[in-house]
Amino acid sequence: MARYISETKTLMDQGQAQHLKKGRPFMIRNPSDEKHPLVILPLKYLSEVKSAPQGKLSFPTFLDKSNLLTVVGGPTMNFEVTRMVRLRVNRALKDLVEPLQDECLYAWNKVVPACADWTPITLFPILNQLFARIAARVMVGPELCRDDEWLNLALSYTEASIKAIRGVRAKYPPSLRFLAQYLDSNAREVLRIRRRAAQMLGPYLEARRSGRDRSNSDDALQWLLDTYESRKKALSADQLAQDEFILNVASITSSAAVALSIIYDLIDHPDSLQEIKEEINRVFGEYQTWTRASLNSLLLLDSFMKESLRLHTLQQLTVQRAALVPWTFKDGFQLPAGTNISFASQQLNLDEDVYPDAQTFDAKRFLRKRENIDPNKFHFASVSDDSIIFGAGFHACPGRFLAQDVLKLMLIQLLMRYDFKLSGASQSRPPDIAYNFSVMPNIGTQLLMKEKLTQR
Ligand code: HEM
Repeated sequence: MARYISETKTLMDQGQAQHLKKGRPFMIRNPSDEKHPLVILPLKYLSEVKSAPQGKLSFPTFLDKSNLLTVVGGPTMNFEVTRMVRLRVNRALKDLVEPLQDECLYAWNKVVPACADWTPITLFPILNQLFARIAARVMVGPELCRDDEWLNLALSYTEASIKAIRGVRAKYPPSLRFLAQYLDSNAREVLRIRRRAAQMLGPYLEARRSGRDRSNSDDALQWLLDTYESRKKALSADQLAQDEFILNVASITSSAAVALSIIYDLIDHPDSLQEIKEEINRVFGEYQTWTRASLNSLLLLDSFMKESLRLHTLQQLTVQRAALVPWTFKDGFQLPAGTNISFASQQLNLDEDVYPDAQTFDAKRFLRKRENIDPNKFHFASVSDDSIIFGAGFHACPGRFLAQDVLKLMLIQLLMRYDFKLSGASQSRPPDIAYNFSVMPNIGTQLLMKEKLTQR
């Protein structure tokens, strides 16, 4: 089993060459769920999976079962959460860039240490905090987003649930896992955090419900309440806490890891770094402020970010679904009920037929595609059959536009205010760390950072 944890990339590459490229599926053991191997599908099945009814090929069930979320008292992905992000967050984003920018500056001063001279910094925990604080402006509004207790709960929840999931999987046989929430200390911690979060959110929920507090209603607390009410469903403080936490789990670590990966690539490509700084200066000079339109004009930065994510994807597998019923594809290929399926996102990103010279970092790859093929496609958050990093179809990540804007705001601060380089002998990005089907940039590497004399 060990090689299925540490060598998944090699095994997936073999599967890609021997099966997927020939249009055939293959099966691979899933180290985090030994009883349910994964069936990896070739791309010819993508459009059928994208349009499959939720009651047949389910993403929430896949997430719940493979992460034991219900068992450890964790939140599950639900229809209201995804609908809220898709319809309300994304619609509001054009007006949210300014508050997000304010929050970025506030959070920056809170969590980034002073660096008058070259200062060693482990950036990942700082990026985690920054993203959590900035996104909290959208998730819980202007008051709670600066409440240290709330922010600690938001961050410690993800950590506690990961520990609980790993511990319960290792210690409890499936038939006894229902006992975990009573006996397992990590699972009990998950529930403690959830209870405290519900206590904190209760008064906000009541004020919004009674219409007493409509002043600050451009946030997910309000939009979740509206979504539940429009579907005539009750929203308890505990459910609200769970919904907020599933959004944190889905967004914070992944976005911080993507930010770190982009920063490593900027260090590796000083010419692009210089050009991107010039682009930021030029666009800021034109607009004098950061808005949706000005952020969208950072075409080179956007292309660089997408190329970084292509080469350093976080998940080897995306578009993961559980077959709730037997499912037959149009060509007759059958999946028994209970089968977990997925697509090989990392192998697609590195496929020479799709991305010529695929192993080479080409900062302008996607910029050229926007200029020569379609200006509205190939941006960081776009999904297509050639790019399934954010998933595909109905469940494609609805938070990717928020991630895109917040990442750009964070990178602008870093690039315009600091000089930065790797500390130690090596001057190029450290190798990624692969574990199971996830791939993370090295989160332990130290950078040296120094604040410039002129600041934006
Ligand atoms: C760069 C950072 C991010 C990455 C790489 C990422 C990636 C993904 C992926 C791969 C999926 C599964 C899609 C599928 O299987 O078809 C997903 C789903 C989801 N993501 Fe993200 N995501 C990111 C940021 C965010 C943010 C900031 C939010 C919060 C607003 C968010 C909220 C969600 C939600 C709610 C779903 C579930 C969608 C559904 O069930 O319909 N994500 N994400």
